[in-house]
Amino acid sequence: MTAIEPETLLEYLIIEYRWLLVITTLMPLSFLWKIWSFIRNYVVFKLNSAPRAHDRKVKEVQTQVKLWLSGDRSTKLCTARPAWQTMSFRRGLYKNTFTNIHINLVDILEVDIHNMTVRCEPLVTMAQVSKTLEPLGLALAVVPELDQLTVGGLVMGTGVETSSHVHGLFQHTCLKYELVLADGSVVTCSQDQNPDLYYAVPWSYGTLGFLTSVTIKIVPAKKFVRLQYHPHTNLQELSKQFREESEKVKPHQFIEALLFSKDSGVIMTGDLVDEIGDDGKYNPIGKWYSKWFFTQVKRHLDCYRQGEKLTPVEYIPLRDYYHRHTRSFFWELQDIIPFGNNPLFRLLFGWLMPPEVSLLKLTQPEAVTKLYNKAHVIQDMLVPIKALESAVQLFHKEFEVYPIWLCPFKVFNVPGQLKIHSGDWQMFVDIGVYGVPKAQGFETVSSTRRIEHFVTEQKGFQMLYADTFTTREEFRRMFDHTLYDKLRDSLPYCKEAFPEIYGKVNRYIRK
Ligand SMILES: Cc1cc2nc3c(=O)[nH]c(=O)nc-3n(C[C@H](O)[C@H](O)[C@H](O)COP(=O)(O)OP(=O)(O)OC[C@H]3O[C@@H](n4cnc5c(N)ncnc54)[C@H](O)[C@@H]3O)c2cc1C
Ligand SMILES: NC(=O)C1=CN([C@@H]2O[C@H](COP(=O)(O)OP(=O)(O)OC[C@H]3O[C@@H](n4cnc5c(N)ncnc54)[C@H](OP(=O)(O)O)[C@@H]3O)[C@@H](O)[C@H]2O)C=CC1
Ligand SMILES: CC(C)=CCC[C@@H](C)[C@H]1CC[C@H]2C3=C(CC[C@]12C)[C@@]1(C)CC[C@H](O)C[C@@H]1CC3
Repeated sequence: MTAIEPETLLEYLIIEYRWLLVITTLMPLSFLWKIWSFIRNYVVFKLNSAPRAHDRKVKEVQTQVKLWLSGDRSTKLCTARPAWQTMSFRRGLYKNTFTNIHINLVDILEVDIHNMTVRCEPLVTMAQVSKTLEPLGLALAVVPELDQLTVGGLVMGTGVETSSHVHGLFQHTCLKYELVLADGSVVTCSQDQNPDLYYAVPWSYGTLGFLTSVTIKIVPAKKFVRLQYHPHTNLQELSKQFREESEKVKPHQFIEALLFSKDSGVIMTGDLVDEIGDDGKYNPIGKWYSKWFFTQVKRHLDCYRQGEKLTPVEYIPLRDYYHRHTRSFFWELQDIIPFGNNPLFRLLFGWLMPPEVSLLKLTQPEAVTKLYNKAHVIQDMLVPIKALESAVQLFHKEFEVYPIWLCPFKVFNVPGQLKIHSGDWQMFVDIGVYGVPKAQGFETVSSTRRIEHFVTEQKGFQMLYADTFTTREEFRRMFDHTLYDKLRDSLPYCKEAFPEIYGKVNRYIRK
């Protein structure tokens, strides 16, 4: 992991031996946390208390907002969820100075199989939803792959997954939001009811109101995903197939690709099936002893290069597929536990993996923060799919980080912060770069800023859970603020209660 030299021996030891703390303390603690969450969810479900408690809990949110309203309103408002518990990479410093509003809304409220919707409170996690829906033969249309991501964070931020080339971003699958606004009122919004608010909520980062429930579209699910691997050793050919697969009239249900170098990678196309066919093998990638998923994908490329025959089709249990990148946090865990994919380690300790992101953030030593600031990239850039090849070339020049995650997604031509300029929709690709840069002359701020310029020129967007180094003006060029500004002007007390989005996401207010 050490692409830069640590300044002291102590820093060196803290960075190189972080795995000691993780294995002996964080992994057992994470396990206890998972057991506690499971029991708590089980009891709530059996008592069926969640739907009845919802109205009371929303009133508690209203009471806190009204208390702020009746005071001198000298501070702004944010949720009380501690920054270390969130999936955003950094900690927002505003959490220390704003009035914290406690939103204890953690339950699935209703699965409506007639209207094919699920109504969730904002702190419901992706793992919780997929666990609840699976026995019913149902799933969310878009299941962002990390277990700990929450419905609230995915709505107020954004969510993308390998079915997004069909269904769009997480927000495009949300039909209705219930919010507590800055004047303490509760409103619901949808395409037909308060449409301006409905379209401005996604990507607003909690700066229009507090989300208290979301009604999300669900789709029929099946037991397995039939996944086909397509290795490539030529970027042009890979980009061409990736784009054609994504833009087909009847595409595969799931599409993603991992690049292992500038010219090589593996495209994966998947479909839901109920039976294991005889054209491939069963691969339960989510078992505790299984190899990290990205290493299994790489094997397909290695074998292809060596002319070795490897079955290109696999049948993967549905939840294993949805959460395939959780156990290794894509490939980020290899920097923390370098031997985490060793067969013996997996056999003995795999069932304790992965450590909770929240505990990793909470216990992150200063030396590691310094290292991440200087010599680590975590970025997702969203660009029109036609720019894929040139983007990869630029990312190689500026970062040279592999693997790279590629995920196609549709942006629909609807009002809001994401503007496209023609047609009903446009196909984009999420280019996810997570790891230690090897590019000559890499420097965090200047290199990232060059990439940000490229993304803006291409009329693309940056995911904001990561660092943005844009200025406020550049940020407002990247994201259309027309509807957002109109709403903030018209909603009572909104500007007093919440900062602008930029005020919550720029690098300089995050530590
Ligand atoms: C609040 C709620 C309302 C539901 N309403 C309906 C309905 O109207 N019609 C219908 O057909 N099915 C509904 N379901 C889903 C379904 O009945 C069950 O998930 C499924 O039948 C499994 O039951 P079980 O007792 O075997 O599972 P359990 O072991 O009790 O739970 C299954 C999984 O769901 C998760 N879970 C349990 N409770 C919660 C909770 N409160 N919040 C989030 N996740 C939880 C747990 O993590 C567990 O792994 C609902 C589920 C929930 C949570
Ligand atoms: N595959 C994917 O799509 C992935 C997505 N992500 C990103 O991770 C983030 C989600 O992480 P998560 O930990 O769930 O969310 P966070 O707690 O990080 O919340 C993200 C933002 O949403 C706001 N927010 C959350 N809940 C509410 C609410 N009830 N009312 C008002 N505002 C709210 C937060 O406001 P406040 O600051 O006031 O708390 C914060 O600004 C998103 O930004 C997402 O894009 C990360 C990895 C993968
Ligand atoms: C698929 C998309 C859109 C994004 C994936 C992003 C993830 C790779 C990151 C989201 C949160 C990140 C964190 C870490 C690694 C990369 C993410 C999982 C750490 C675990 C890295 C080590 C630090 O000490 C804690 C970090 C917490 C957040």
